[in-house]
Amino acid sequence: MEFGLTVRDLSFRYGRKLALDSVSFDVPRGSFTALLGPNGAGKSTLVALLTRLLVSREGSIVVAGHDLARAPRRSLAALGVVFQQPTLDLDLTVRQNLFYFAALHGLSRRDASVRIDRSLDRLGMRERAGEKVRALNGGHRRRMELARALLHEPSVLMLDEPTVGLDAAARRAITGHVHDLADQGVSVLWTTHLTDEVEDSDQLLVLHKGRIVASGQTGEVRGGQDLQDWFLARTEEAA
Ligand SMILES: Nc1ncnc2c1ncn2[C@@H]1O[C@H](COP(=O)(O)OP(=O)(O)OP(=O)(O)O)[C@@H](O)[C@H]1O
Repeated sequence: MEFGLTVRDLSFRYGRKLALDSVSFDVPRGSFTALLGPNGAGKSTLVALLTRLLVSREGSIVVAGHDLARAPRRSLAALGVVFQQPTLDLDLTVRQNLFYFAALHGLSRRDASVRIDRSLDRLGMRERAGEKVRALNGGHRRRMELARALLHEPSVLMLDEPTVGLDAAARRAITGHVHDLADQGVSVLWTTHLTDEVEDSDQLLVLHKGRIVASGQTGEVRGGQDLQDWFLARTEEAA
């Protein structure tokens, strides 16, 4: 595999509670990889480890060829993140929010301006650039967060349950945009507990009770069964 994201033998404990148990997987370059798990499976813990909000001494995480423990700045520079909870300033415009974030990445005003336009264009959001975030609906706010996560042109993009609170049309739009990004070569890790967000051509990882219990191409993994039925059987069986 040429870059993307690699996780090997990653474990994490909250005190005595083992939240992740020797988790290993790859997000191949340019793939849309769905990490599917029921509540409590360990998804948030994994996201926190990948973004270095938590640190584990057991196992390794390699982002775009850079080991997160040994080269955290390079690793994080290659990673774009859309967190579950929106973190936008509602009283700033779309463009002001993006400029603020670009400054955090050390981009010059000129460079930032070019990247902001490019990033908004990618998501069909350029015409909203002058609007206050407060005026945007949930779907457009999410799209804007996605534009923000792409500003520093990461090669790996991670989204933590990005459709929470969105209606069906907005969910479809955002999943479509992110699939387009994967087609353009971005390595995507998409966490969810909703099977209808996963397509047969996506790579699938099923996390249950801190362990990867299935992985592969979704269409092959589900083997003719409805994905929801397959997933419930899998996660109930191991309960
Ligand atoms: N701070 C904590 N202290 C102790 N146990 C924790 C803590 N945070 C999470 N856990 C436990 O670790 C396990 C994994 O939790 P985690 O939040 O990562 O799961 P999740 O898949 O993100 O679930 P959800 O979708 O409900 O957020 C769960 O059993 C949870 O109860």
